Amino acid sequence: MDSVIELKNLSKTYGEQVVLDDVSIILPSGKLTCLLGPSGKGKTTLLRILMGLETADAGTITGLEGLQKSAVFQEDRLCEGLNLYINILLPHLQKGSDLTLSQIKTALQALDLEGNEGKLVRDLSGGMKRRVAILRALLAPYDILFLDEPFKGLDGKTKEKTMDYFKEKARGKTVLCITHDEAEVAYLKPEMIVRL
Ligand SMILES: Nc1ncnc2c1ncn2[C@@H]1O[C@H](COP(=O)(O)OP(=O)(O)OP(=O)(O)O)[C@@H](O)[C@H]1O
Repeated sequence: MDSVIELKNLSKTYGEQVVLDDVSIILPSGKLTCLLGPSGKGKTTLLRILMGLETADAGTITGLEGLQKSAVFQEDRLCEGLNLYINILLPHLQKGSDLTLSQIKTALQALDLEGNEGKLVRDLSGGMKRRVAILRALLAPYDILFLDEPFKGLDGKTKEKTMDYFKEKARGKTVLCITHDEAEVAYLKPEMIVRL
């Protein structure tokens, strides 16, 4: 059987509020899984638990041990005072992996960002920042990629282009993508759909 990441009987409560109640999910390795659910259902909480940023009150997760993680959060979480090139390069500087200027240029070109590499992030538009956050995560070294509503706020054509690039770059990787947009799911054609 192919390897999987298995979440078993996860529960999480904040004060009186039960956010996750006995949730069990299997994420197949090397595949795209989309996690859907209405606002407030605990999707981000689940992702934060998987990323090790939050702990579950009960339940187990297996198959994540030793995996390098990369992520796109709901917020861009870029370094506003640094240029676009350095922002994309930072995970590589931290992890000691290689990424050439020409690889960055090719990626920027794919998402219509070429010519902006020297610009400070604070001088980019909201949609440009979003695409930089997506590129940074996709170009970083990772075994598993987490995305929390990554395409939110992108206009129609840019969104399609970004989703096409994402699908191509993340093909064959273990990816968990949160969305509540059914049209996005139809476009992405994930191998697995999980509803919270
Ligand atoms: N650190 C926290 N402390 C207290 N409550 C929290 C905390 N984090 C999340 N919550 C609550 O848990 C519930 C689920 O939040 P979460 O962000 O996981 O939902 P979501 O499904 O991702 O929602 P959305 O689609 O709107 O992003 C919300 O009611 C939220 O207010």
